[in-house]
Parts: sequence; structure tokens; C-alpha cells
Amino acid sequence: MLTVRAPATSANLGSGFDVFGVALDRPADVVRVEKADEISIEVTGVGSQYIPEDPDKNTVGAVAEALDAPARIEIDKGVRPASGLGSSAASAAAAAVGLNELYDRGHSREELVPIAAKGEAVVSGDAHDDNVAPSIMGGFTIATDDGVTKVDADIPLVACLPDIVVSTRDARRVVPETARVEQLVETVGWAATLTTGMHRDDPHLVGEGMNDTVVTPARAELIDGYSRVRDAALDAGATGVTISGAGPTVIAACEDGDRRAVGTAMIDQFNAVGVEARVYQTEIGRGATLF
Ligand SMILES: Nc1ncnc2c1ncn2[C@@H]1O[C@H](COP(=O)(O)OP(=O)(O)OP(=O)(O)O)[C@@H](O)[C@H]1O
Ligand SMILES: N[C@@H](CCO)C(=O)O
Repeated sequence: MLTVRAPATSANLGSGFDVFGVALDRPADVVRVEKADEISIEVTGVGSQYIPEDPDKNTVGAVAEALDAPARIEIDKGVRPASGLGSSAASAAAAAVGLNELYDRGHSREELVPIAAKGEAVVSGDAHDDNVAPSIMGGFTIATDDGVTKVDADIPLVACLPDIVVSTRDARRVVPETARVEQLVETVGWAATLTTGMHRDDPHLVGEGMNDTVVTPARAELIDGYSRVRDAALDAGATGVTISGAGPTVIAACEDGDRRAVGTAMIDQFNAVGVEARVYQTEIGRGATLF
């Protein structure tokens, strides 16, 4: 049996809707694959009771189909589903890397990205690459129709996951259909600033670029306490705060020594509105690892 660990990810980062993503050092899914005559899936771990084992409904089933790689697939979930931490993508990324190796398909990591994204289409109706790209390749990724550009960045992060469920499918329904030209201009500025920050390992530039006036305000309505959590994190030293992926996780960039204070401030504010939450003090990490 072959084992793969694929990390949680945070997509969008404010200004990079459906384009930017980062691999998080933790949490992660662990997927084991073994050749078989047909696809079978077993799911254990965090939130496994909400994850279908039917290959037509699980992201890894679509990946096995796309690679023509029937297998017995065991998923040990470390990333809670419907979290905004790329839970469905972590399993898909791990399966893509594992099955590619198991069947010696010879795809590069970049070539595996659109294959793993077929799994995302199963759950959200849309094959966006921004979670699977960093989960497979690691670092900060820019995923466009032309491919994936990766930067190995070193930025401290805090991800605060409240005990609320927001499905990507629902969160995509509230995305506005249009934006004003001024919003386009400011978004380009923030995205360029964030990308420069990643190249320089500068949490201040990254934080400055974690801004968005189009998608994030619409989605914030789905997350109880979002504004107060964001304000408290900034007061505690965060350099930027936004919704992670489709939410409900809230992600903050900060200096190394500020992670604990930022995390505590975020949990306190979720608790103040009656929502339990947990924090991952993390950083940008590596992509899927084969064992
Ligand atoms: N292997 C899998 N792991 C997790 N969720 C899965 C998997 N296969 C199917 N699903 C379904 O996908 C949905 C969760 O995916 P969704 O994209 O909404 O959340 P997420 O991956 O945590 O978020 P985001 O993409 O915003 O970071 C759940 O309905 C879950 O049952
Ligand atoms: N870019 C996607 C990530 C979630 O899968 C979104 O925000 O809807």
C-alpha cells in the first residue's frame, strides 16, 4: 500500500479569488492506495461521517476515474470538510499523487493539478484549481488557465476554524456577478502587493494584499462574528486577515512571534458570539508527500 500526506490549503487570500492558494504546514489528510479491480473508498477521521464513500460523490473517485487507476482508497481526514481549508481538495491531491505513482502514469506535479481539480467539480460544481494546486505543489501558487506558478514562500499564518459549516457550493452562490472598474483596479494593486510579499517573505506586504471588496464582503455574511474576529486579529498584530477559501475559516498573516496572540484574539471573538472555534498556528508548507 502506498501512503500520501496532502496538506490543507487556503485559497483566494482576499485579492486572488479562484487564483491564489497556499499550502498550510498543518492540518493534512493521509490517503492510502492499493491496486484493485474497482474503485472502493473508506473514510475515517475528522468529519468522516459527513463524507460519502460512493466513488461518484467523493473527490478521490473522480481522480481515480480520470487516471484510469482503480484502487482501494483509504482516507484518514485531518482536514474538516466544509471548512474553507481545502478539505475536499486535500483528499483529491493525495489521491492524484498516490495513484499516479501506483500506476506509474508519469504525470508531473503540475500536470496532476487539473486531474485533481476534477474531484473539486464533484463537490462544488466547478473545477477550480486554487486548492489542489498548493496541496500538490506546496508553497504559494498562482493557478490560471495557463497553468500554475509556484513561489516557495515563508510566511507565518493563523487559521481559525469556527464550529460553523459553509459549503463551497453555497458560498459560490453569493459571489456577485459584476464588479466596478475601481474595484478591479484596487484588486490588481492588492494582488501585486501580495505576490511581491510572497517573493520577499514579507508578512506585511502579504497582509496588505489580503484585501478584497468584491467576494469577501458578500461571504462574510455567512460567518457569524467575522468582522469582530478580523478586527481583533488586526489589533493583536495580524498584518492581514481574510476568509480562507469559501469559509468559514478566517486566515491571518503575521510576524512569527505574534501567532499565539492573534489566534487567541480570534477564538475569543468567535466565543463572544457563541461560536466554538479552534486555531491552527501554522505557516506556508510543502505539497503532498509520498511515503
Ligand atoms: N474526500 C473528501 N473530503 C472532504 N469532503 C469531501 C470529500 N469527498 C466529497 N466531499 C464533500 O465535499 C464537501 C466539502 O467540500 P467543500 O469544498 O464544501 O469544503 P472544503 O473543501 O473544506 O472548502 P474550501 O474548498 O472552501 O477550502 C462536503 O459536502 C463533503 O461531503
Ligand atoms: N476559490 C474557491 C475556493 C473554495 O473551494 C472559492 O472561494 O469558492
